[in-house]
Amino acid sequence: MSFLKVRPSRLQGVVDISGAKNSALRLLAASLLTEEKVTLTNYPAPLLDAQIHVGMVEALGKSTICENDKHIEITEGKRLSTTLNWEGRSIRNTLLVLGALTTRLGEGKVPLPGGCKLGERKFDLHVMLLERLGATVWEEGEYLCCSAPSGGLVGSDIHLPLRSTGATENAIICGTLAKGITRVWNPHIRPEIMDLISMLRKMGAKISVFGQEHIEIQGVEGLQGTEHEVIADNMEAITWLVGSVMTGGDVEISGFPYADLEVVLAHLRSAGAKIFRNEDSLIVRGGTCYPIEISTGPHPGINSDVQPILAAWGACAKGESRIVDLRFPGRYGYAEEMARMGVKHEIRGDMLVLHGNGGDLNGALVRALDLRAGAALALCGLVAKDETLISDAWQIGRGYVNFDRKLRELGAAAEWID
Ligand SMILES: CC(=O)N[C@H]1[C@@H](OP(=O)(O)OP(=O)(O)OC[C@H]2O[C@@H](n3ccc(=O)[nH]c3=O)[C@H](O)[C@@H]2O)O[C@H](CO)[C@@H](O)[C@@H]1O
Ligand SMILES: C=C(OP(=O)(O)O)C(=O)O
Repeated sequence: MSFLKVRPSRLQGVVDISGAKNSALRLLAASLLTEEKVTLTNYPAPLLDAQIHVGMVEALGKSTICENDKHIEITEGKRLSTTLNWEGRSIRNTLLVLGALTTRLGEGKVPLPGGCKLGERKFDLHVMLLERLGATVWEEGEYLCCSAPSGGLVGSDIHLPLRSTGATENAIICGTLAKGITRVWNPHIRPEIMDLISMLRKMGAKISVFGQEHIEIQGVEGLQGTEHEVIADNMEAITWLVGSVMTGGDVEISGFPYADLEVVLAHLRSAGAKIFRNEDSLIVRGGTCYPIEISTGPHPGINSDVQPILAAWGACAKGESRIVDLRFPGRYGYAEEMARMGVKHEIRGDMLVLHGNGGDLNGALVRALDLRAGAALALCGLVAKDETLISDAWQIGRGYVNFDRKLRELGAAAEWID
């Protein structure tokens, strides 16, 4: 059990954005596609999910060396196993590990996917795409298994019924070493996916992106090693931005990934954020949180992961904020926790309505039901009276590098208790 204790604070100073979890994990899975060395820089080593993933690639037979919390080298000294024996917590990325093992070695067995509990999180599209490439997929207890036909996966047309991030990534990974051409129709084109494609191209993969229409992958015989810099975490950037406005702070967010956040920035500007562009940093000079009305969707729309953070904004606004999560309908469990802090809400169909009272919140014992929920509660804790204690704070550690330390560096009263 871990706790994050937060007291009312005004954020002030400079904060650096770390490498993105949702990119780094995909790149770690892609490192399984080659026997050569893969080096990742700007790598968010302290993240719990990154540590689990490194444990998984090591369990498969890779060796890793991690330096300064920002640099990792992944090498292969012995034959890679096709079975990932794993007893601890699982992550959503095991689906991509399965794809990588199957396309390179012809078969794989991985723990069923974990990740945030966001309501139903099916993996039928991953099964569908592997089957389209000729594989057989089945479950064995807590494991998901896959076997390619003799001769390996065979390129095919994969039609995604919805722009799934993970399924797009898995199809790309599988296509790199499949025979012939794989086309992924209706893909999700997100910054993290473009980052994965960029690394795979450096490894020798032949991938063409035809906008939101389709991605074409010409399978190759083998992939080589490479060095690649993980992109900045757009979720972390938004979290600090929202926290700075909520607390009337004065913060410079260094390494701000502007191009990845255009739509969210437009919403926050019109909802009262006082923000200024300074080359690669963003400067927040406080502002006032006005009510927001947003729905989530594929990029460049608002990512589902952002909406709990925007709910914290809504809690600080005076009036009704409305959130509809089209990606993960009903990802509103955090609202019950915010209610303990005095945030009134109701669920109308698929919509969360927050009755913001201008941030008149009280400190409380609340629970981080998932990663972004935990971060959103911490932001509420910065404006609430007295002390807020967030249990299951490890959830935050899954995806934010040194969250409590960065809060303290910004002048906040925040303490991590293991
Ligand atoms: C590690 C990582 O990068 N996680 C991100 C990834 O998750 P993830 O890749 O799991 O999310 P998807 O984009 O696949 O999910 C979008 C929707 O598709 C549904 N679906 C997905 C796969 C499937 O096989 N069948 C199916 O029905 C999901 O239940 C969800 O309703 O993208 C989500 C946004 O899209 C983000 O919130 C997650 O932070
Ligand atoms: C939902 C998230 O991640 P995962 O898919 O790893 O659970 C997230 O990053 O907010």
